[in-house]
Amino acid sequence: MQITIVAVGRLKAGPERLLVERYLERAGQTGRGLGLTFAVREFPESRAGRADERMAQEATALIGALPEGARLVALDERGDTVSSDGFAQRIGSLRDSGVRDIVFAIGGADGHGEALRRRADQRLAFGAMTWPHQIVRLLLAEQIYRATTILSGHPYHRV
Ligand SMILES: C[S@@+](CC[C@H](N)C(=O)[O-])C[C@H]1O[C@@H](n2cnc3c(N)ncnc32)[C@H](O)[C@@H]1O
Repeated sequence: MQITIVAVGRLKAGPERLLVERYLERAGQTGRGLGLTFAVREFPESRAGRADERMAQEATALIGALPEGARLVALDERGDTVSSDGFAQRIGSLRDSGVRDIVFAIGGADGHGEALRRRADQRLAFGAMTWPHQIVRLLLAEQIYRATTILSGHPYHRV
């Protein structure tokens, strides 16, 4: 099963990018035996004048790039919080039920458009506070790596 992070906005060269790459590389190594592969796709921020137009354009781009049948998880501060173990078990059960793609979507400065929120199968929050998209990508990459260690019984995750 392919796990893809799609994000509005670029992650410039720097410490966040290095850490995201490091966690996803590790996830790739641990995930190999689990049938999991990983990718990141960046989408440009809309230059439309109004926030609702920007969000709508960004949502259209993200939805248009979804593989057929993909499970879409929107990162959203108003979403549900889950434990790392619950997150890992969800990934494992989607893989076991034959889902081919999970896509995690990180919004731009304005957040996700209405169409994307409606298309999402789940809205996932890393707490109720607002984080910059760069930090959200980093947190997500770490939790994805952590999920692979939980699913494979690797000692990285300790309760
Ligand atoms: C700077 S935030 C945008 C905040 C925007 N005002 C909103 O209402 O969503 C950029 C993106 O980071 C992600 N994000 C920020 N805080 C988050 C949180 N606590 N949990 C999950 N995702 C978050 C969301 O995907 C959001 O679209």
